[in-house]
Amino acid sequence: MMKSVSGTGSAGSRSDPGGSGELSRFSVATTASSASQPSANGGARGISFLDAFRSCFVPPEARSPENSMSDESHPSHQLSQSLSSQGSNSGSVFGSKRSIKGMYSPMHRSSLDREIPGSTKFSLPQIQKATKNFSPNFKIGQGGSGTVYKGQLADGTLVAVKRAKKNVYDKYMGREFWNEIETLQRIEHLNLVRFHGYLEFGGEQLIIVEYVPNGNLREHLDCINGKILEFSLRLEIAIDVAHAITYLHTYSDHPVIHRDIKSSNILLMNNCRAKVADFGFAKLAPTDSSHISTQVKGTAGYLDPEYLRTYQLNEKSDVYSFGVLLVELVTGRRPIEPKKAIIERVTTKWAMENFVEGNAIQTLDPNLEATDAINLAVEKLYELALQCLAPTKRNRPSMKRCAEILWSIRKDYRELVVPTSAMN
Ligand SMILES: Nc1ncnc2c1ncn2[C@@H]1O[C@H](COP(=O)(O)OP(=O)(O)OP(=O)(O)O)[C@@H](O)[C@H]1O
Repeated sequence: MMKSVSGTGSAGSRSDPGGSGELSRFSVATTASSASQPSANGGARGISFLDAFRSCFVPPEARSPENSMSDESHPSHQLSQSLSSQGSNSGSVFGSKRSIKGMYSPMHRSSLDREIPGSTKFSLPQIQKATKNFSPNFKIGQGGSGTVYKGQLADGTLVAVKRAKKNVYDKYMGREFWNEIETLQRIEHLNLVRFHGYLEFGGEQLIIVEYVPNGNLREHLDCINGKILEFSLRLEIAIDVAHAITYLHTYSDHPVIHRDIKSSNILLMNNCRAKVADFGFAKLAPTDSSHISTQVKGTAGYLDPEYLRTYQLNEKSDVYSFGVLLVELVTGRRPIEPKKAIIERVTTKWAMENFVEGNAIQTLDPNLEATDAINLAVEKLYELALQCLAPTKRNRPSMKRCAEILWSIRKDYRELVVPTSAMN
């Protein structure tokens, strides 16, 4: 079986104003034919990223011939080819967001039976009114699959309207739309964006969800509003995300794997409490542990290397991405930093190496001051991140365990911080 990688460029997003570090979302498919796509030129960034990616995260034994894939047919090689060719594009944002296999294969349904129980169907005039006819002034985000607008419904409720890209050539976009709706209508948790409804009409595909007013985590780590995200808030955000994913993995009707945990999908309330968004890639957890996915999906830099190698999806793939997010919270850096020196380019590798050598604190976001309480918390956060980033899923903790460890890190942090501030 051969592997193929598909990808398209995406516009710069609000979370990446300069278009300098947004990571590609991609899917790697098992198909019979497309692996022999010729490799385009070796765009420097694509090659260096993948070399680093492979050497960090794909253990040597996984790249050995007994894995029955030649280096050329290895998914990461294919990914390398794709990224290399896209790396030559003038825009530095590259990537795709495609969904091929939906959770419930909604594409197989006729348009008549597309009523989703428990969800509201909005009318186009309602949404046009709410968004002032999709006014550019109401645009709050741009992702690979569409544009997000702020809107106000007739009853005053503020909503976010995700308007899918109109791409008649990309049948996968439609599946991602239905996938997101069908996931959203199953779930309800304080730390997940709340679903209001949807609309499919006259070429428009809209998802209407709760408006989360304070931007996304990546924007806060980039200090785009001029304010530094305090360490204690970073801890709270990690806990909120851990709660949300624990809910998805264990408490919803049927475990759901998010598959795209990343800082731009973590939205913040005004008090900086977090809500996880974007369920376009979410998937019901396979009931059979030997299940092989036909699609590997996620965002480069956050993607579980074992899933990429074996095509076996598991809740622990979200745990891996969560480990990347923990490192991002501590360092403030993006998972891939193409402009840094080669040894610092893959943030998790750089941070974990420093941690193992006893230099964790050197990787702390330079915007934060290294107090005793932060020093200790960083050590513990990295201990947890190292477990989450284990190359194989069996060595990663469950998401519930991550949440428990984070509670204890927060407790210790508070105990150290409170006496100091009381003295001050
Ligand atoms: N409910 C919401 N409330 C406020 N802002 C939102 C909301 N949903 C999305 N956004 C903003 O829009 C941005 C892009 O949204 P979203 O992640 O849904 O698009 P996407 O196509 O899935 O993106 P990508 O493909 O890059 O992951 C988010 O990073 C966020 O800044």
